Amino acid sequence: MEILFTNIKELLQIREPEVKKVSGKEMKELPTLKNAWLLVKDDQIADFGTMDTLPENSNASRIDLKGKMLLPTWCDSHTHIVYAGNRELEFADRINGLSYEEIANRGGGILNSAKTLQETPEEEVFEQSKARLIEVMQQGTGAVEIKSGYGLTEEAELKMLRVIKQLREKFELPVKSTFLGAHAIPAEYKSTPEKYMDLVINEILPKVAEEQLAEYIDIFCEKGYFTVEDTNRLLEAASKFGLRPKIHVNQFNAIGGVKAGVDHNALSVDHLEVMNEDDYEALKGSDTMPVALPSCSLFLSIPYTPARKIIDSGLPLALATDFNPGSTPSGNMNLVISLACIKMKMTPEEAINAATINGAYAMDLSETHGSITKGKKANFIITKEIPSYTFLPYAFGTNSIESVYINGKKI
Ligand SMILES: N=CN[C@@H](CCC(=O)O)C(=O)O
Ligand SMILES: [Zn+2]
Repeated sequence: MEILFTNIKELLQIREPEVKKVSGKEMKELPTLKNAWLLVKDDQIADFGTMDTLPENSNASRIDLKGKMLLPTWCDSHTHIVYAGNRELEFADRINGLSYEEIANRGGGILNSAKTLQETPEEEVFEQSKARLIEVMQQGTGAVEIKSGYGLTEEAELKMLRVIKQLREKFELPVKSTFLGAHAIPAEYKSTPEKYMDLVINEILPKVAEEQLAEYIDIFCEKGYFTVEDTNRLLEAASKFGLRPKIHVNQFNAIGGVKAGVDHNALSVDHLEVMNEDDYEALKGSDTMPVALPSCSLFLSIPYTPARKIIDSGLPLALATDFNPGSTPSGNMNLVISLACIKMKMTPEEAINAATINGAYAMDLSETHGSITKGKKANFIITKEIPSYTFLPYAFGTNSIESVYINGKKI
């Protein structure tokens, strides 16, 4: 099947195949073509150019995009889309003055979601998660990473990972799976947290690997959750099963998680709301992608990741949603790019790069996704008629998306 999109007002994020991520000053550039066409063959981008080079005698069906823009779908490299129930009562508690930490200390937070998840049958978790995935795809997400971490028992962690597997099998977009058994310490291990780490490392991890349920390993490296020693131990063990780290670090405190991640060749280190000089030094020269989650900062009223300093240090940066029931009950990447510009002082070009090619890198997908490149998957967003691409982050809360294509098919 061939489709020829014509009169595209501006075709965004055109890249050569060898570009896998953009860093530092490169992030300010967003290569585009004005007044363009794009040819899709089956599930791939076959070709594109300016309208004066429009292929003649093509048998492709034509779609006129006058006044509209076309850009790659968002690559959301950090989500917890698979969960059961919600935590809106904790939201009300926070409005009434309790902090995220106080709620967690009372047995709320991650442990609250774990209880609900453990009690919810797998089919029901699948149905709830499927609805969220459909929603984010309609909002322009065309590749996604999903973590476990609300199970916290062998049975429930495997249940979550099997739901992620089912989503991957039933949907056309790439779904990457991350094992986050070390997300919080269950109440029964409060006085013996090392025993929980033993369970995760010696019992659950080998089963996850055996059933090939995850590509990546994650841990919440944070005061009150897991230490740098736990992190080193887990990442070491996971590397023996070929699971590369994508880890939660520096959300509330900088305790050395960034270096632990980089030392284990992490694909990404995520959150980074609190950064110290050692963290920047660890990241420089590494292959690890820093990932910012601004919707989490908005929802919890915590600092935003210092994007300016990260990018101005020559580092790359990716943007993701962190969609989860506790700290970010939103999977909307359009809001993420708006917040990145408004709150983190990223330029629209930097934000779009961070949410596409760099997000793809943070999921090992930049060979096939994240840019308009011949041979890549035909995953793209068609906007409504908009004056410029800056309008996307500027008009925050407005839906500027007209349609979304995944593997060459309109969803
Ligand atoms: N910080 C750790 N994990 C999630 C939140 C988990 C929750 O509150 O349910 C996050 O990335 O923000
Ligand atoms: Zn997270």
